[in-house]
Amino acid sequence: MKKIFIAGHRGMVGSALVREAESRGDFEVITATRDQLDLLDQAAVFDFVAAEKPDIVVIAAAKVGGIHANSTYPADFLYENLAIASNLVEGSRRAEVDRVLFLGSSCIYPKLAPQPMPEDCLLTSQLEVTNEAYAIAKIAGLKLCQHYRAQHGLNYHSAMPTNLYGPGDNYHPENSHVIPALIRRFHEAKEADAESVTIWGTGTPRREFLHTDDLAKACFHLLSLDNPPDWVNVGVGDDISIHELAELVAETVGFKGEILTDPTKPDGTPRKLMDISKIKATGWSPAIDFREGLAAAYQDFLASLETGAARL
Ligand SMILES: NC(=O)C1=CN([C@@H]2O[C@H](COP(=O)(O)OP(=O)(O)OC[C@H]3O[C@@H](n4cnc5c(N)ncnc54)[C@H](OP(=O)(O)O)[C@@H]3O)[C@@H](O)[C@H]2O)C=CC1
Ligand SMILES: C[C@H]1O[C@H](OP(=O)(O)OP(=O)(O)OC[C@H]2O[C@@H](n3cnc4c(=O)[nH]c(N)nc43)[C@H](O)[C@@H]2O)[C@@H](O)[C@@H](O)C1=O
Repeated sequence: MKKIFIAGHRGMVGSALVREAESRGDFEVITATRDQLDLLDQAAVFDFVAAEKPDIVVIAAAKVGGIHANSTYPADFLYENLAIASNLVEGSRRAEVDRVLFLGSSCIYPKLAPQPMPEDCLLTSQLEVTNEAYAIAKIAGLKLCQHYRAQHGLNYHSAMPTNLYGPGDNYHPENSHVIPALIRRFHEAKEADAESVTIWGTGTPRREFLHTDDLAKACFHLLSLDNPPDWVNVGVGDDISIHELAELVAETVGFKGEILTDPTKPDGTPRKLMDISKIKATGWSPAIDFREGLAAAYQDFLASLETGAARL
């Protein structure tokens, strides 16, 4: 039985990782809420990891948000994500933890990266401005793992997921990512019999979307490899435009009105399609159909409204 500390277990990704670990049955899962352990508190993190002595640490805690939150609070995104990564990586080294998996994001790659984006396009040109602060913290996290592995011989490595969705998402009207934002906006428009819904930007940027249950399986797959890549893309290898996404959300929710765009809002990166050939070659592929995953995410939103658990 391996002891695994999942940092950020109450988040969308962390909770999917806990579900996956528990369904596998061969892990003892360790968790701590923010009240029990503030991951910005270096001494507390070092003490916690030393006392628990996990075999594996997964870093799924972060300050996370969509395009508006990233561009409005860049100092918080940079500082908090640098601190969480460095406290947990160094705390793990001090406690002689053999294995760390750090979660980054597809926004680490250049704004105008070749499409699909291979892992080795990292640091080849300028980042997208709307999420530069977050991307720099995520690049630092993956570089920490890479260099701790090289210098200390520890099996510390990273996964770079594409845009994610799933149960337990953040539905805040401004600070969320596009899928939860549109689920909420189209749902509220349907309830109010509104004639139209406005989406941010031009609707032309393209994104790919991975369900968190697929990501959780990818993470445990990577943890099972003796010699995992230093960092590897985790995506679906297929994308759609934001306007097409809005049409799909409208259909899923049952909204029949018009979809308008607001070009005064930022588009962000024009396209960020992951090249997933590397992780596929190790034996993992996504399994959840996007329409089915989206329908399930909407049902989860409705259920969380009922129970009062929705992150609004
Ligand atoms: N969502 C997405 O589309 C994508 C996410 N990712 C990455 O996946 C990972 C998880 O993201 P996601 O699950 O969506 O984010 P969430 O916001 O859902 O979860 C983040 C978790 O981190 C915890 N956390 C943040 N700061 C602290 C802190 N100082 N001390 C203790 N806990 C803290 C939060 O705790 P609390 O519950 O108390 O707030 C929360 O449980 C992140 O690394 C993110 O960068 C990568 C690509 C896309
Ligand atoms: C995962 C990734 O997520 C962030 O990058 P992003 O891909 O740009 O994220 P997003 O989900 O917020 O937007 C995707 C697209 O969708 C458009 N869009 C339309 N209407 C809404 C809307 O209502 N809300 C939002 N958020 N976007 C909207 C929006 O204008 C953009 O063109 C990073 O900051 C960083 O966090 C990161 O790593």
